[in-house]
Amino acid sequence: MIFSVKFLCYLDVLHDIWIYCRYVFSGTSSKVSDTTSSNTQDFHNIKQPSNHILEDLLQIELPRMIYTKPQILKPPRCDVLMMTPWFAPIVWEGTYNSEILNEQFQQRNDTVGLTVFAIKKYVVFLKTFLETAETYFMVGHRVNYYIFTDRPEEVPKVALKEGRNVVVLQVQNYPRWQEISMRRMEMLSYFSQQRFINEVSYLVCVDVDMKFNDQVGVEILSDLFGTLHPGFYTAERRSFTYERRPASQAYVPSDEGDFYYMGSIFGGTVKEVYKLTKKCHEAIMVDKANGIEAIWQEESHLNKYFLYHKPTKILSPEYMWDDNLGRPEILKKRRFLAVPKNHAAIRNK
Ligand SMILES: CC(=O)N[C@H]1[C@@H](OP(=O)(O)OP(=O)(O)OC[C@H]2O[C@@H](n3ccc(=O)[nH]c3=O)[C@H](O)[C@@H]2O)O[C@H](CO)[C@H](O)[C@@H]1O
Ligand SMILES: [Mn+2]
Repeated sequence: MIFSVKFLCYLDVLHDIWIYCRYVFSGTSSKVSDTTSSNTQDFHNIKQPSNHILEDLLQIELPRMIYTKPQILKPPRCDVLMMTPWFAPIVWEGTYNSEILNEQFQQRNDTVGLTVFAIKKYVVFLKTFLETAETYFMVGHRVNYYIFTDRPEEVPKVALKEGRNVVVLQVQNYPRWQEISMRRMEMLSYFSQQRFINEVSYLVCVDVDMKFNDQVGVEILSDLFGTLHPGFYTAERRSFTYERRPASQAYVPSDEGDFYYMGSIFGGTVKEVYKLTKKCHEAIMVDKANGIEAIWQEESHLNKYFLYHKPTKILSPEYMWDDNLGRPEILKKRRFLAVPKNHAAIRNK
């Protein structure tokens, strides 16, 4: 009897070793695991006491996931909307755990592309933009900075951390700043199809007259994301500065609309960014043929697009702030800030 119990225990340990080896050699042995994977299921089936025996036997530290458990009856933020009616999360400080997200992202070994246009005088913004991005943007992950410019020789050399590259893409300029701003849609759609699709998983498309001021990490990534405009996140629908002239392709009727999104930071997978930029560019060209330019150029077209192709994630104004708007209580972090600029000195130069 004693012998048979011992024998059964022995068999049990052997079985656990088998399951554990399958888990380790399947290549998913990291601190935080995807709870839906079958490997993880096997892992959780291992009984507690056996884990210790295993640890001793194999001298391997088992994967661990240590953090405060989510509380069903205690939402992390009660002062802001955390989810849209179409189940897209709205990203605010305090609503997510970077460690879990970073661990998940690391397993996929993806590269993020950050696109920025510095045409004509706007090259002056590049130094601060790149230096602050090295400190705060996607820290610990692989990043390609795609700099679209007509002045490649004026792109500053900035020290980059491992796994991060600057790619300078020479493009044409246009006389009017509005045209330069709008043509970004055309260039982004072209390069998404030609190049980005082979090099990165996600694109983050931003204005250059900006600086990073706090962490902007993988929490922003999703198939398609937009950002709440800092001037309108509490505004009524009727106050949104959508294009209101029916003659424009960007027209939004007064009884439609969810949010007013900012043109200066959006993104998603290369495929989704391609679809968005292509559609916006085509709409801009139709407007041009009809002799009309939307009130806020490509930002108006972006807002129209997001109305009918809902973003899968929305960034709070933490990700696009302007200090002229003060420091409201709900704003726990100012991650990406507008750099004040002298329009007369910088535009059309
Ligand atoms: C913070 C903000 O309100 N952003 C929006 C607002 O931008 P802004 O008023 O900030 O426009 P802007 O002057 O920053 O132009 C948009 C971007 O186009 C690029 N650029 C523009 C002109 C130029 O000569 N060279 C050049 O490189 C550059 O990347 C710049 O950041 O309105 C624009 C068009 O109406 C866009 O919708 C911007 O996203
Ligand atoms: Mn800008």
